[in-house]
Amino acid sequence: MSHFTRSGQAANTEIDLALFGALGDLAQRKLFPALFHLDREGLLDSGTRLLGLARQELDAEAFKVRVEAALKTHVKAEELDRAVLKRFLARLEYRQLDFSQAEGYAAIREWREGAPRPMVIYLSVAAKLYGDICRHLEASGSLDEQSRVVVEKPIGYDLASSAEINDAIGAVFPESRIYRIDHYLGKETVQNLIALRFANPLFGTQWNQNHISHVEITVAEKVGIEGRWGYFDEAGQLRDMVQNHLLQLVCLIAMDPPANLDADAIRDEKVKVLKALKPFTDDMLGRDVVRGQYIAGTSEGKSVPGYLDEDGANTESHTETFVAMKTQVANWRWAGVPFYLRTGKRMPEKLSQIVIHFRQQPHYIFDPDQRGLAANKLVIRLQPEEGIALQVLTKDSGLDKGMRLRPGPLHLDFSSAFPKTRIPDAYERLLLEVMKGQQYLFVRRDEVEYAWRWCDSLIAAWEDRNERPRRYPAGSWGPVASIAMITQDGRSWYEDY
Ligand SMILES: NC(=O)C1=CN([C@@H]2O[C@H](COP(=O)(O)OP(=O)(O)OC[C@H]3O[C@@H](n4cnc5c(N)ncnc54)[C@H](OP(=O)(O)O)[C@@H]3O)[C@@H](O)[C@H]2O)C=CC1
Ligand SMILES: O=C1O[C@H](COP(=O)(O)O)[C@@H](O)[C@H](O)[C@H]1O
Repeated sequence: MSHFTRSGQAANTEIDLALFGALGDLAQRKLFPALFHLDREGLLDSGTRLLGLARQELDAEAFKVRVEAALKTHVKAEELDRAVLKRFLARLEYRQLDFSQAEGYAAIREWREGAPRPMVIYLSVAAKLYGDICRHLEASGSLDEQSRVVVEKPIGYDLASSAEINDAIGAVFPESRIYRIDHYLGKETVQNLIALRFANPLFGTQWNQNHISHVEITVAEKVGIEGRWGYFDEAGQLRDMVQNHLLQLVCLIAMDPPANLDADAIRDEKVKVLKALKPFTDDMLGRDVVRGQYIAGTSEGKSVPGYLDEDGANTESHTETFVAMKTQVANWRWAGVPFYLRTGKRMPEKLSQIVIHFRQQPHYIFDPDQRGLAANKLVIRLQPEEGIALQVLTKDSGLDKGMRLRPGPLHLDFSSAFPKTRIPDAYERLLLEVMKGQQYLFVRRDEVEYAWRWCDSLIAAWEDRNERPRRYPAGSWGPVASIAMITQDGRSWYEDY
């Protein structure tokens, strides 16, 4: 089957998919629903087969029952078309396997024997298993020159561990067949940053330190740890969210225009941003970085436990569930423009938003009392209620108002502007791009490593101090110190939620 690409060229989407970790949270909650939607949209080839691999002893029928239950939970009832469901379940096969042991991988080679399509291997498991799996796949003769591997984030725990894992994957697959997922790059609204910046000369000419005073990025989550305490406590919000998702957003906002939309053209520009991020030093900790950990509070009107009282918790943990920071992209375009980032669990709502604050006019001619009225802002709402609003000042209407100013938005709300368009989940887009063999939405090894290098500078400074994170009640916007961090610069977090 062919599917048209960005450039209009037909790309082949005929593949077989081997999914490691097929009974895990990500696979059940995101990957099978995404694959189902691709099937529903006619984007899975009729011959495409899906092999689930996991540790549990199950036969194919029992596996199908598990996948069907996941689809019933995570796909809207009106989208769960019965004919498509039947077709989708018929594609599924299952093999029990201990991923860390070489024995058993022959089953994958046998599954592939005579198959005409390339195999995509999706590793929906902890990164420490990636090396073993790649080695065993190769040793068992399951791979060929077209096999592609998809790996999840976070890759490693710091630069050194990430390099080790990347070396192990790279010993088996060339970079051109490694697809490192950062699911934020699959979100429609995140891809829209590229369109917004590079298709609109209006913004292109203003996108620098001459016109922009500062940038805010908020990625707030309402959820807590959701049964992932073991994983999360080793990671913390910096490794779980900033090292990957927030830094990718910084890259897309700060990068120079790529020469074209080819994967490496985009990734080269992103790497330049990551290299230009100012490393953290010890003296910046109190002033420019705030770590938090939630305590008991409320979420959606219900009492919820604190981080240290979640299932499986260790009462001594100093792991952060919130981080706010001020950073700088030290280059000509962004000199002197702070980037304020914050992200946390158990915040009052789910909200991912970027706010570009433009500078005030150089010469002001209106009522001096209104001088403090905010300058233009571009508010890019990534999720939910996806849209873009440009805050402008207009004349307040009325005979008694003279030339009084009034702030108001020019608003593009995607759901009302494009009502018939379903916004696909990030994993649908990413899986489709892997099938097409296109890498522009995937992260190259050097991106991962420069991101770690910068995070490591912060982690090292934290570890030297060994401070407890500041407490914040679940259901709040984080420790008050995160508000003080931005107000010390005479600014505030944008609050028009
Ligand atoms: N869940 C999420 O929202 C997100 C996850 N990710 C990443 O996706 C990957 C998967 O995460 P997630 O689904 O949450 O993890 P889970 O632990 O829920 O799933 C992993 C699956 O792999 C199986 N597994 C683990 N070790 C072995 C082994 N040696 N042999 C056979 N099976 C094994 C587990 O089986 P068993 O249960 O028997 O141990 C489990 O079914 C991770 O890299 C994570 O960082 C990234 C973004 C978001
Ligand atoms: O990668 C991760 O992302 C989710 C948040 O993703 P979103 O698409 O719901 O914004 C986060 O909850 C999880 O801890 C992290 O591993």
